[in-house]
Amino acid sequence: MNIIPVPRVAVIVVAAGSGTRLGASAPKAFVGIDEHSILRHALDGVASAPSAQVVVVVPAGREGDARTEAEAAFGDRSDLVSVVTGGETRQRSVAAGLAALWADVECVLVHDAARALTPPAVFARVIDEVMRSRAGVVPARPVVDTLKRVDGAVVTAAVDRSPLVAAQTPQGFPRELLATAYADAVDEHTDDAALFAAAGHRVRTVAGDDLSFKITTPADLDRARHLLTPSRAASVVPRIGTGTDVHAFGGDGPLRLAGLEWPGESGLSGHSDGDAVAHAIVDAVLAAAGLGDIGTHFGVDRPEYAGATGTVFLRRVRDLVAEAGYAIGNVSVQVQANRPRMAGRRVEAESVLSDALGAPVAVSATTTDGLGFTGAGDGVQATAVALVYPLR
Ligand SMILES: Nc1ccn([C@@H]2O[C@H](COP(=O)(O)OP(=O)(O)OP(=O)(O)O)[C@@H](O)[C@H]2O)c(=O)n1
Ligand SMILES: C[C@](O)(CO)[C@H](O)COP(=O)(O)O
Repeated sequence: MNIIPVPRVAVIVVAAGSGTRLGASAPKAFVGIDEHSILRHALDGVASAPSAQVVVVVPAGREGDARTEAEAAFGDRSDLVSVVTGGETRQRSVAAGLAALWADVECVLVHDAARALTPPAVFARVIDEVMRSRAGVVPARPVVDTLKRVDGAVVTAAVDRSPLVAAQTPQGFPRELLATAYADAVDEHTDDAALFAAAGHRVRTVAGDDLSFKITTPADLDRARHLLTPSRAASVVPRIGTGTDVHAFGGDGPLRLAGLEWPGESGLSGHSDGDAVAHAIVDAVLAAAGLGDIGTHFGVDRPEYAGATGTVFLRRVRDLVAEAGYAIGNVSVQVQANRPRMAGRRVEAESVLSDALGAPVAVSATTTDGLGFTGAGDGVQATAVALVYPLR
């Protein structure tokens, strides 16, 4: 009987970059895609590969966070994982990972944490091809754009793309050959296969995967979030709420409505500023989040809200909803009134209300053909519908 030896495979996950092009406040690997970070998603993929050791290379100061992520991804296999501090460049980070390999590792895969959604099958393809060919192995995708050679902004030549591919990770290598190539390297290379080839070794390709795209820019992060959304969306049930408010004309001071002041228009009466539009939104959002209504939080027994503007209410509602674990999706509010004429300031009102609420507010307006109290010009009515969704 032929026994096929199982290779001792190590995966070095480089996650020590700062993510300049992503522009987030944390190092890229620690930025969330959903409730999990880029690094955690990358490690989930690595955990399904048949590896004997995993080395995670992270920025100085992030070693503890990386250990926590590794324990979550690997569970009772987390003793396979070493965490080391990276260097100034990707190449130096890979070198730091190589220095941490156990003596018996035969095959090394180097993987960008930034390629967080790489499917497990890619790891298997790369390992099989390294063991079969003893060459360096790169997962690759066809180049889809037409390529040009340029001098500044001037196109100097068309480039035949048929012999070109785009290189992804994980890239796999016989361990001793890669270690020696790294020890002897003089120039910087953007990937391990280039460094390996510069040392005179063969590099082959296997099929990569579109899901192995590198999260480099904010648009890439959006794409990753979008790809993970279907499973999330299925478990997220949004909630809607409605709200209505009415105020009579005859209050002191100028009219305040839809977050705006309307010089020359009569004011609305009320405990606060009588902004029926803002108040209808408050009721709709609170109802959607199951937080009662405007009286629950801003009743006439709260002297601090006497004369308060509608935008003060909206800002408070925004905080209440967030504290309750919801995000506001959007709000639609309709005003019924003869005056003021909303059309000329609708966009301005939407901007002020959206800004105060922290979510898009659409404002529409109508009259009632002279019917009812709004038709008689006695007051203003507003009706709002809000959508919120749970954050966890
Ligand atoms: N000094 C570095 C630089 C990069 N990397 C890692 O190499 C992979 C590919 O690099 P890239 O996507 O270019 O990441 P950053 O260098 O972080 O991005 P940027 O160039 O936008 O700063 C990433 O997983 C990154 O964490 C690393 O470990 N150490
Ligand atoms: C290694 C790599 O992911 C292969 O495509 C890439 O070269 C590293 O990222 P960079 O943006 O080129 O620095």
